[in-house]
Order: sequence, then C-alpha cells, then structure tokens
Amino acid sequence: TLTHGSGSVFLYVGKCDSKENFLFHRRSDVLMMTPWFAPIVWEGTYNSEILNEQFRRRNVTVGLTVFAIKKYTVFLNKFLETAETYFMVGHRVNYYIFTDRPEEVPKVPLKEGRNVVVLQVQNYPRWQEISMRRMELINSFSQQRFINEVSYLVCVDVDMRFNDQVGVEILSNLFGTLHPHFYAAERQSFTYERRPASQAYVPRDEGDFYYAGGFFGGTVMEVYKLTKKCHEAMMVDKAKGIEAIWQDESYLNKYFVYYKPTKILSPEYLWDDDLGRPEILKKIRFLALPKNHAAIRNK
Ligand SMILES: CC(=O)N[C@H]1[C@@H](OP(=O)(O)OP(=O)(O)OC[C@H]2O[C@@H](n3ccc(=O)[nH]c3=O)[C@H](O)[C@@H]2O)O[C@H](CO)[C@H](O)[C@@H]1O
Ligand SMILES: [Mn+2]
Repeated sequence: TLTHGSGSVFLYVGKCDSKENFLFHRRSDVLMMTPWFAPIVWEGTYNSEILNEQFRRRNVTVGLTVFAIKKYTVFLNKFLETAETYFMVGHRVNYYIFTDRPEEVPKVPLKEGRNVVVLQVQNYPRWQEISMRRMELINSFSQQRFINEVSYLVCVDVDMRFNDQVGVEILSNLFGTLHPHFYAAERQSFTYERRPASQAYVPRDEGDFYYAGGFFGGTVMEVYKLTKKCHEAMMVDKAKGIEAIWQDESYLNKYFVYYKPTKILSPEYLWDDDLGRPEILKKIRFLALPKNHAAIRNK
C-alpha cells in the first residue's frame, strides 16, 4: 500500500525538520491571505527550505523578463549582478533582455544553470509607449519562445537592484505585487484609471489592492493571457486617443480586479527608499534606484 513516507515509492524522503512548529510561520501585523485565499508573501510567513526542495524536485526553470530600451541599458549591469546574488538562487534561470541596443548588454558572470538571452526589439519615441509595449512583446515571445523554455515568467522593471532573496516563494499561477505607495492605503485613494471611457477604468466600489506595474508574473500561460488582454485594451484606448493614467500599470490593475492573482507579493518585493524603511518590512528584496528622469527618459 501507498502510505505516506514509506520510503519505497518515493525516491527521496524529505529531510525538512518535522519538529519545527508551523505556527512560527505566521505574522499578526500584516494581512497574510486575501478573501479569495491567495497568500500574501511577507518574510516570516513561509519556509524557503521546504519550497526550494519542492521546486528543485520539479527542476523548474524561471524566466526573468526585463526591458532595457535606449538609455535604460545603463541599469543592466547592477540589475544582473544583484540578480545573480539574490534571484532564484539554486534554481534554473533564463534572463530575457529586451533591448534595441544589444551591443550595450554587459557580460556579467553567471552561475551554473543560468543564461542570458538577448532579444532585439524596436524602440519608441515616448517612454510611456516603451513601458506599455512591454505587454505586447512579452505576449508574442511567450507564444513563440518562453512556453518552450521556462515554467514561470517574472516580469520586472530594470531601474532596480536586488537587495535580498527573491526565491520560489513568489511563484504561483498568477502573481502581482503590492505597490509600495499604497499597501496601507484605502481603496478610495488607489490611483486606478477613473475615466469610464478607458478600458482600464475601475469603478470606485471595485478593486482589492493597488498593484505595481514593475513586478508581476505567473506561469507562461497565465502571463500570456494577462499580457494579451492588457495589450488589446491599450489598443482599443489608443484608437480613441486615450492612454491610461499610469500606462501599463493601469491596465494591469484592471486585469487583476477581474482575474484575481493566486499569490500576492508584499512591498518587500518592490520597495522605494523614498518611503523610508518601516518596521513592517523585515527584508527589502528589490529596490528602486533613483534615476534622473531628464537624463534617462526619451534618450
Ligand atoms: C516600479 C514600478 O512599478 N514601475 C512602474 C511605474 O514606473 P517607473 O517610473 O518606474 O517607469 P520606468 O521609467 O522605470 O519605465 C518602466 C520600464 O520600461 C522600460 N523602459 C522605459 C523607458 C525607456 O526609455 N526605456 C526602457 O527600457 C524599463 O524596463 C523601465 O524600467 O509606472 C510605469 C508606467 O507608468 C510602469 O508601470 C512601471 O512598471
Ligand atoms: Mn521603474
């Protein structure tokens, strides 16, 4: 008979410390679960040893998509270097770097099982359009390529540095990240698109959280669906001469109202030091770099 832990059917019997009290993985100062039963990932709520073992057994490969168009290639070196130290340590990783300047992609030494893939794409004159077109490009590459190469996609901004562990605890079918400015805010203050004419419109009495445009992901299939819907919504608006207030972030927020994420990342995963370092943050894992907008945007 197939009894748990008999050792005969399973190649490997877990070595996780069974004496550990699971009640330790709980925090009372933060929301740990949404009303639709999606965990919200905060330091102190999970055991990375158990998670790492589960994902290693599946030999999961994670794709990290990042765009460095025009001057934004200056961010790649720090981004990749810090990702090598903190992103999915011990797992297989493909970095997908979308750029119009492949010659400016730095050669950063990579650990075993990790690859850089440079994807040459066009640029656009306006930074807003560059940011928004990420949806279209991630969508088309998901279908052509990512689906054959990785299980999960993690889609992030490039003007960032990793500052602490970002591991498999983030992975789920569909995940978004609480925007650092709004994680403690009321629905009324969320900066959703409020013009009913826009496809990104969210009515005042809807919406759960305000998510950041700079960190989302999921299985390739779920990211494919998300980016398809967001890109289509943008194109409908564009034909009417509308661009949502926070570009791709607005369309992402609209999507998450109706297709709720199965996991949510706390602002540990997307922080901005302009907001200080509140007590609630036990780790700051991914940090916005200060940038001089005049010098870097539209260049
Ligand atoms: C941390 C975070 O949540 N950031 C979001 C926020 O803006 P940010 O002010 O952080 O936007 P940003 O200037 O970082 O642009 C978004 C991203 O587009 C890429 N890029 C942009 C311009 C350019 O010339 N070259 C280039 O490569 C690059 O990967 C960059 O990180 O709002 C944007 C839309 O308004 C996006 O939703 C961002 O994801
Ligand atoms: Mn950014």
